[in-house]
Amino acid sequence: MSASRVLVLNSGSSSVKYQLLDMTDRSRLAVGLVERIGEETSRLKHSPLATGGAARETTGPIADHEAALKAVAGELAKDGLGLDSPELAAIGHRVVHGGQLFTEPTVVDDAVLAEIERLVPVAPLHNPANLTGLRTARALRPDLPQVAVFDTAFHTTMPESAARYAIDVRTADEHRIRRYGFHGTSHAYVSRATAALLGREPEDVNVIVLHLGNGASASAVRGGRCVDTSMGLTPLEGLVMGTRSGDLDPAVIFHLMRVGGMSADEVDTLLNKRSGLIGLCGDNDMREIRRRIDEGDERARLAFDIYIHRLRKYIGAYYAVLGRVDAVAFTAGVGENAAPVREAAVAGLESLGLAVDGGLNAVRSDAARLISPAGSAVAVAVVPTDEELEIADQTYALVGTGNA
Ligand SMILES: Nc1ncnc2c1ncn2[C@@H]1O[C@H](COP(=O)(O)OP(=O)(O)O)[C@@H](O)[C@H]1O
Ligand SMILES: CC(=O)OP(=O)(O)O
Ligand SMILES: [Mg+2]
Repeated sequence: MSASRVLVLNSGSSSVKYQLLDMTDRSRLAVGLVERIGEETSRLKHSPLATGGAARETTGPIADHEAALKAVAGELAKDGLGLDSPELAAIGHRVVHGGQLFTEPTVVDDAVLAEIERLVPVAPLHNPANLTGLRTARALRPDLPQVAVFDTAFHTTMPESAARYAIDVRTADEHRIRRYGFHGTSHAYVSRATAALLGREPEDVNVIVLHLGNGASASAVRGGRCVDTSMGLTPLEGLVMGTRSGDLDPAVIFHLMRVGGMSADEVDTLLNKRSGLIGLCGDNDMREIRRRIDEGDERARLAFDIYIHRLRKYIGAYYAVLGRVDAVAFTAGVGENAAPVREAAVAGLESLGLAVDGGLNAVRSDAARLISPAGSAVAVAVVPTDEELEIADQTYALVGTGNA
C-alpha cells in the first residue's frame, strides 16, 4: 500500500490552519484551526471528519507555533491519524515569501530553510511562522518530505513592466527590490475555479481575482497566468486590509520619521498592524463594521468607504491591464461572505459590463456561484478559495509517485 495522505499546514502570524487529506479521492480526514497563538486565550478547534466525531475545542495558552503544531499532532493522534502514520506521504506547508528563487513547490532541505530565513525581513509577519512550522514538522517526522508551496510562485509570470518599481535599477537589483505578490496559491486556485464555473478552459479566460481576507490582494490573470497583482515587495502594498494600510505615498514614512520622530520599526508596526480597517475605525472584522454601519456609526462608514474606494480603483486598473475581462471573482473571508462589499465594489459600473444581481448576491452558499444578472458582458462570481487543497495537490504531485 502506498502512502497517500498529505497534511497541510497554513501558518499565519497568529494562527495555524490545517487539513489532513486522503489524496486518492482528495477527501478531508481532519480539519482545524489554532487561533490567538501567543495569547492566554489561544483556541484549538479540531474536526475529525474521517471518524464522523464531533468537533473538539480547547482553549488555554499556546505560547508559539511550535506548541501549536504539537497540539495539532496530539489532536490528530486521538483520532488514529497521528503524524507517525505510515500512510502520511508528505507535509505541505504554505510559505508566504519565496523571493525570485522559488517558482515551484519545493522539497525543503537546509538550503531551502536558509533561503526562507533570508526572506524574513520582507515577510516579517509570515515567514517566521512558516519557518517554525517547517522546523517543527521536520523534527516530528524527519523521514518525510516537507514541501513548501510559496504564495509568490504564481506571480512570477508577471511582466517586468508590472513587477518593477520605477526606482534606480541598480539599487533595486542590489537589494532585490521588486513586486513579488502574495496569496498566489489562492489566486491560482480561484482563477481556475472561475474558468470551470464559466465552463471554459483557464487558457481562454481573463479574470480579476479579489482575495479579500484579513490580508487582501487583487490580481489580473490572463489565460491562467498572472500579469499583475496588488501586493509588492511585501504583503503591505495595494488594497486596504484588516490591519494594513495598503498603498500610500512613500513620503508618509519619511514624514513620520523626520517630523513625527518615529523609528523605522514603529512605522512598520503602524502600517502593518495599526492601519487599514482597524486603524480607521478600531475594528478589522467586516461583520462588526457592517453591524456598526447599520447602527449609524460614522467612523465605520468611512472605513468601509475607503476600503471600497481602493477596491474599485484596482478593478478599474486591472480592467485596463487585461483589456478584455471575462469574470471578476470575489474570494476569502470578506469576498465570500460580505454581500455589501461585492455590491459596492461594482455599483455603477454597468458601462464596463459589470453588475450584481441583488437576489443572487444575497444567497449564502459554500459553492462557487455567479452573482451577475443573466446576459452580463462580464461574469461576477463568488468563488470560495481552498488554499489547503491547492497546497495538498501541489505537494502530492511532487512527492506522491515517489512513495508508491
Ligand atoms: N460572515 C461574514 N461577513 C463579513 N465578513 C466576514 C464574514 N466572515 C468572515 N469575514 C471576514 O473575513 C475575515 C477573515 O478572512 P480570512 O480569509 O479567513 O482571512 P485570513 O486567512 O487572512 O485570516 C474576517 O476578518 C472578517 O473580516
Ligand atoms: C500574504 C498575506 O497577506 O497573507 P494573510 O492574508 O494570510 O495574512
Ligand atoms: Mg488567508
